[in-house]
Amino acid sequence: MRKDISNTVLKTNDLSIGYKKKNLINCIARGIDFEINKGELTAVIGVNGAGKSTLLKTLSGLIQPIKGEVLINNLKLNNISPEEMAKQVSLVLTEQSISKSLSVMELVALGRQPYTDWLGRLTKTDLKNLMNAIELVNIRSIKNKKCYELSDGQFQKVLIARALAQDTSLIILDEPTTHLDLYHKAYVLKLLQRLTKDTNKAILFATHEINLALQLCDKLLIIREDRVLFGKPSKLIELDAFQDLFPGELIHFDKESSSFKIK
Ligand SMILES: Nc1ncnc2c1ncn2[C@@H]1O[C@H](COP(=O)(O)OP(=O)(O)OP(=O)(O)O)[C@@H](O)[C@H]1O
Repeated sequence: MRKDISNTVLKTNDLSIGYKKKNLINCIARGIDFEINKGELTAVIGVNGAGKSTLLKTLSGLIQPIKGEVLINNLKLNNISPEEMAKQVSLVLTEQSISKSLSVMELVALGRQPYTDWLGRLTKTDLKNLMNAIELVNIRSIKNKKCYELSDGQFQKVLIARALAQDTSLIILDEPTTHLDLYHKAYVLKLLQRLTKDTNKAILFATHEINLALQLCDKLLIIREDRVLFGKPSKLIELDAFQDLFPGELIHFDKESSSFKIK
């Protein structure tokens, strides 16, 4: 049966990621092959230093692959101009140098930068996208607040709204639940899950919240020292992909409840 390739938003072929310094290559992970479709929520997981952020930076074009290729909407990443890239992929990083003296509206409006003129004037379409993003994330009641007045959970929602306003088919987030309490971690990930279904966008995020990701994501990408695994949570559990992800003396993966437990 012929596969409908138009549904594929992101695809990698034999990708190796890492850092090059002069002639020295520090390869962090290799053999990364995966594909993300419209309307899918995918988490990247792995221990500290496994290479999650390095992968996200590579996929969004901030650093070059060591080997292999990245395709976004069937276009080779290397052939996409920075201007076009801003219309294909929005990136939400935790440590962003964003001025918190902006209001919520002003920050969300920054998502429209790839479309506005050099004066940053918002057209009717820009305003429509802006308000739509605010509604989707349910932050209308705080839209006139300054960002420094927000809790970490509220600020994360504003960053997600900015990414939605950018109107890209792929949203990439690096650890969107850092600094959040358990309720807000679940809230933000559930919000991402709803957004994939409501907007048909593909959302990819790095996280340490494996128990939540197992419950909420369509697919998981696990960066392990020995190999990179990709698939549906149920398939990965069947493959024992989580059993020895961490040193076994403290926590273990309980297959019955599909979650990690303290020993
Ligand atoms: N700019 C850089 N130059 C060289 N090496 C780097 C750079 N940034 C990260 N590394 C190295 O790449 C490896 C992977 O780091 P990365 O931040 O991608 O891991 P991670 O899975 O996101 O970790 P964490 O869960 O702790 O955030 C680490 O060994 C790190 O030291």
